[in-house]
Amino acid sequence: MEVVARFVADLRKKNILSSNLSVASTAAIGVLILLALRYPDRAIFTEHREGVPHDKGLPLVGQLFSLLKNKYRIHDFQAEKFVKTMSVLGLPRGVMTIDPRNVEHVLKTNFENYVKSNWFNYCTEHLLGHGIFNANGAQWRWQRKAASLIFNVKNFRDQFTETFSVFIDEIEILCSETLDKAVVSGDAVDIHDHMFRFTLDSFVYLGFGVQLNALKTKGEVTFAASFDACQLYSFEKFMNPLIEFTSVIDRILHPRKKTMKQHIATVDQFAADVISKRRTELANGEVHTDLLSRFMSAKNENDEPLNDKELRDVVLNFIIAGRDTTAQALSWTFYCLANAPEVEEKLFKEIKDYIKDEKKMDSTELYETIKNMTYSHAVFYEVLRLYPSVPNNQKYAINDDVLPDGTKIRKGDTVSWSPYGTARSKNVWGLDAASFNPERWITPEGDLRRESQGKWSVFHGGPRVCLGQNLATLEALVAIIFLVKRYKFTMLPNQNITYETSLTHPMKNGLKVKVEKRA
Ligand code: HEM
Repeated sequence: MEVVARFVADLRKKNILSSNLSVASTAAIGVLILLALRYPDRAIFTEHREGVPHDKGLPLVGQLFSLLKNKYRIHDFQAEKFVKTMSVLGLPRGVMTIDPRNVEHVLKTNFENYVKSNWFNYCTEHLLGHGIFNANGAQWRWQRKAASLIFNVKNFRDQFTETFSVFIDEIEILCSETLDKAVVSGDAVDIHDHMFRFTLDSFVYLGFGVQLNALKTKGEVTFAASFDACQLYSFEKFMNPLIEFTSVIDRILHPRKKTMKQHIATVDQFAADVISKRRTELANGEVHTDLLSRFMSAKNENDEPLNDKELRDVVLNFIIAGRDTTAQALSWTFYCLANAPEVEEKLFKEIKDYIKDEKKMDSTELYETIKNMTYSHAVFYEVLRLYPSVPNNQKYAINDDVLPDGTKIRKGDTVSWSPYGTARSKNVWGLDAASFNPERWITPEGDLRRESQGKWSVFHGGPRVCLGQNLATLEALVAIIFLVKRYKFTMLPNQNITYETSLTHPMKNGLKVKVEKRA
């Protein structure tokens, strides 16, 4: 305290503090100075972690400003920092890792110890509610069980003809409504936007029996725009402890912009319409076996049928799962192919060798053929490796633990991992980690290589592994194969292709391409 008193006296001497400075404010400054001496390079009340390299920041706020400065390139920022711990005022304390052994431990080996945190819940609840992505324990288990009935191998096989033809029909709509016209007119096409429309139409029809026709809609799809805004807001909450304040400023600066409340009302209304349409159909004696009807006949953790709020959460959680992830993976695929002509050539050759005339093949034949197209799978896996649809993720430790690399985890820590960062680590993926190289997925025998869930965690792992992995791979390969076979896409010059920081991994400015028909 003597140090503080001397400091304040010094300020007085220099007339920096007025003589009537209250005792209270002197004490407050004193406390702040003491705290700054105690936490000179990290957020207040953050202790150094034994054995965990610490990234130095400013007194009391830690890395807050550096995080805010880098929030638009957050995945690269984290990839640069990822073997460390960062302390940020206002964000939960935690440890970050890109070590596949640690990731596998958190997802699988010690699954019971790592859950979705209250913080995750706070950041995503306005959109996800208590849906499968935001649930733990019994609340997660009944949702997983209900959804598994749809995605299990038997059901997938029984229903796949219909599933397959939905993907093919939607691709045909994309071709006739947009791509063939662009070939003739020479107009550029935003392939990112159209991939979102393709997966939205396909998934909403398959999952809920609703024909949305986003591919036929000119201009913005209102629901999709609001859904995206809600996701951006979630990510902003993860990154920005000043969100309540910055949102007010944003509202003042952009008074005409749709508010978050209005965006939420739009997505809620969409879900309500889907549910009420299905209730009417059921009342009229229609029989459905899709995702929505499975959940409508499921029971929640209290053994009760789901109410409208629970069904709303189901609809919105599954749209994020079924629309965004696959659309992004497809968009990044066309970006990677446009920048790697030798890969595109090889892919095109495999497609020509296997698919002579797609219009003459029935669903079963097409499915069996696609399953054997090793190079097409390798391209898709490599795109997901470099541009994972969920680029970073986190869980909350219920109890103390030790990660396989020796890092001590304390009860209440957040453990974050970054599939995006792991992909770029030379220690994990070798010297060419950052290059787009589908060959890495092919074994010397010519088979598709399998990687551990810790090293390639793009579909998550352990008991919460992605339920739609097979569906997504099939959908993406149908789209890639049909489109690459028919068209050559060339990127327009001078585009700034980068990601939007969000819960998933969209492109920020889309991807504009010129479309030519292949001979
Ligand atoms: C390329 C496409 C896809 C990728 C990269 C992907 C990736 C992931 C990831 C990383 C998770 C874990 C998220 C978390 O932290 O909770 C996840 C979970 C999940 N995914 Fe996917 N996904 C894809 C497509 C799909 C599709 C098409 C569906 C089907 C609707 C789907 C259904 C689910 C479900 C239901 C979960 C929750 C699992 C649970 O918590 O038990 N996914 N996915």
